[in-house]
Amino acid sequence: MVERNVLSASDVTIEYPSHSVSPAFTAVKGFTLTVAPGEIVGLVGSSGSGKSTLAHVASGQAALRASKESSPRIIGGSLEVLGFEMRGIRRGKLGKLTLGVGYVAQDAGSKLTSNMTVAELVAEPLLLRDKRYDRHEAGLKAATLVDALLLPVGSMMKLPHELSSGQRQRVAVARGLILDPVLLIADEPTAGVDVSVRSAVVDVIAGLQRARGASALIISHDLDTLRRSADRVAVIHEGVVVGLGPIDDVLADPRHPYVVRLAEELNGDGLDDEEFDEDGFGEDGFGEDEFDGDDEADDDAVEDADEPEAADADDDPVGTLNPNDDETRGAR
Ligand SMILES: Nc1ncnc2c1ncn2[C@@H]1O[C@H](COP(=O)(O)OP(=O)(O)OP(=O)(O)O)[C@@H](O)[C@H]1O
Repeated sequence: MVERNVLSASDVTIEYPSHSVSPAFTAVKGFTLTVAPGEIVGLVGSSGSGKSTLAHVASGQAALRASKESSPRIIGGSLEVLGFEMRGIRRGKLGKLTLGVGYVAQDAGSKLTSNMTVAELVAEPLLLRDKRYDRHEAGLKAATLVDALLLPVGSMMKLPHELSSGQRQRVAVARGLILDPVLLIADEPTAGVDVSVRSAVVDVIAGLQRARGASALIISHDLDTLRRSADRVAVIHEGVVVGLGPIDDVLADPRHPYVVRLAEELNGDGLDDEEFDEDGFGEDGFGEDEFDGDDEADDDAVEDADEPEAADADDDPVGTLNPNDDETRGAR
């Protein structure tokens, strides 16, 4: 019997509704993608191409926050996640969906509760799901993940502000994984992480998910980071998929100037962002709507060399109240 895809997007269009002075904005246009059970799919694209919007909608977070005027909503096509149609999904079904979907938000590391230790933060989703869960077991599971994600020995008793931003993002990834989600949607899990361990962090996510026959959709600016672990990659540009398949196949036969550029970057002869304007591909004359620059270099902070930064969690009660509101929520 053919197993059902854990995610199936067919011609999905997602819009941010109009509010006050802003008109409605279509962030994702005709997006089509499947993620099979046990498959690790990378989603790559330039800044503003719609990756986080997709993650927000597919994880159920957008629907959970639908009362907020800026929440994106599906206005065309179909997006099925773990068998639930996300278009117009109701709260009751969202609760069931979030039992199986883990989500690591792009800024999850910066929203960790500031007065909890790493050990508490990582174990917390287990205890929120089941108050009688053995605390010792939860601690062991948390320690195993923290270790697997290459966080330094001694991290467990630290507070978020004592970690670098890349380390905090890895704590958020551990939180997203600890409930063994059927599908993990991780939005820039290596944001701020030292380039030397980025691929290893993605390897850990992929390895843990695959070992359980579970899946992951891993979002990144950086194709190189995904290269070792992703079974397939979808390249998105201005809300549209412009490349799809195993990474090497996509790069070997680029059908879109943005993919050409990614291939050039991987070969070390990429063009600088300055060489692109908003209308086209440098002087090669690709038309508008096809290409713009990207600011991926902004994320290249060297994590372990970072000064510990003050956590800015005070404005976000992540993980301390309703687990369904948790930006770093895993399956429950
Ligand atoms: N709340 C919002 N209201 C209106 N438009 C938005 C909102 N949030 C994002 N957008 C727009 O939607 C588009 C897609 O944004 P999104 O954050 O999904 O891109 P992204 O690919 O994740 O970018 P990045 O890599 O920089 O995080 C962008 O043009 C962005 O300006």
